[in-house]
Amino acid sequence: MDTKSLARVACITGANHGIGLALTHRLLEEQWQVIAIIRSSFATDDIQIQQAIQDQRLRIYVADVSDFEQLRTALTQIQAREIHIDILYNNAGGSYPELSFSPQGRELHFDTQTVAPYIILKELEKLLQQGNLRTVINTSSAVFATRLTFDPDQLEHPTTFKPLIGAYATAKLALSLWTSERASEFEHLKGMKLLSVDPGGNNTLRSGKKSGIPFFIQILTRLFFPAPTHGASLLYDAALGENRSLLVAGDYIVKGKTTRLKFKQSASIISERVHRIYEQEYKR
Ligand SMILES: CC(=O)CC(=O)SCCNC(=O)CCNC(=O)[C@H](O)C(C)(C)COP(=O)(O)OP(=O)(O)OC[C@H]1O[C@@H](n2cnc3c(N)ncnc32)[C@H](O)[C@@H]1OP(=O)(O)O
Repeated sequence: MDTKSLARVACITGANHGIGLALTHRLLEEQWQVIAIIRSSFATDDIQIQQAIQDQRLRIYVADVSDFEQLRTALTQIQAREIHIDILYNNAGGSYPELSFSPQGRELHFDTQTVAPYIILKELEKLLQQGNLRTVINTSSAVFATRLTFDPDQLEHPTTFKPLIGAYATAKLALSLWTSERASEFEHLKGMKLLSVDPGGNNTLRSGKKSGIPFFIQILTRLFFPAPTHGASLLYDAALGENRSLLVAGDYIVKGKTTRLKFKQSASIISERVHRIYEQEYKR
């Protein structure tokens, strides 16, 4: 029996830590297969994960998604080896501690969390069209809710840097903006449903890792934030929960509910810019 063609398959970026790992565990428990795009390894003492790797229910493709050459290698392998994808979870990301740049020379949060998800979507859209659910969940954030201003021209080469509420927040905002802008095209032309979802505050802190979370939020996180299973269940529900049919393509979901997206007037500029980077740099 061809188990790959019958299985329900999710592709999860950043599947080996934090929210992505919790989501991977849940889907494997529910007999899904998972295509993991990761830049570092899964824990060797995680028995469920190691068993799933051995059974090929969890298939690993290695790439730092901020590096387009690594991304190209992984996506080409996925296109060659996989048969279909039901749900794409564009989840890889994080809050970096200082201003840094991707191998392409743009601000790192922007290439990782705004541009890479679009490239992954475009490159995997044929596999998604072979699947049953044709759903794309982009991991966003509500951390930009308090922003009063947003200048799209600062995304690629910002002149200032603030952890979490600066480039991290604007990259997530830009992700939600292109998701909302492109959703109807993907729905009508390709039968696909694109959503961006805030997984809420989660305790993803790890000792020994330099954190891009401001100190007082680290304290709040340790004291009050739930385990990453919380964020994973919000991402899960957007695609598979009982209220999923109430969500409309392009919606931005916070705490499970459709929420007004700020700065919508910039959505077309962001969307065009991300598409141009894909066409001119990635496809070249
Ligand atoms: C005031 C407030 O507003 C308070 C808050 O609520 S703050 C929290 C706001 N919540 C959100 O923004 C929701 C979404 N994000 C999160 O929850 C995140 O936990 C966070 C952004 C807050 C913190 O992220 P983080 O601690 O830097 O990252 P973490 O959760 O450890 O994930 C890193 C993993 O993502 C993946 N990843 C990250 N970058 C990647 C890349 N370039 N390529 C591939 N995988 C990548 C990897 O699995 C990575 O693990 P490794 O470093 O071992 O490879």
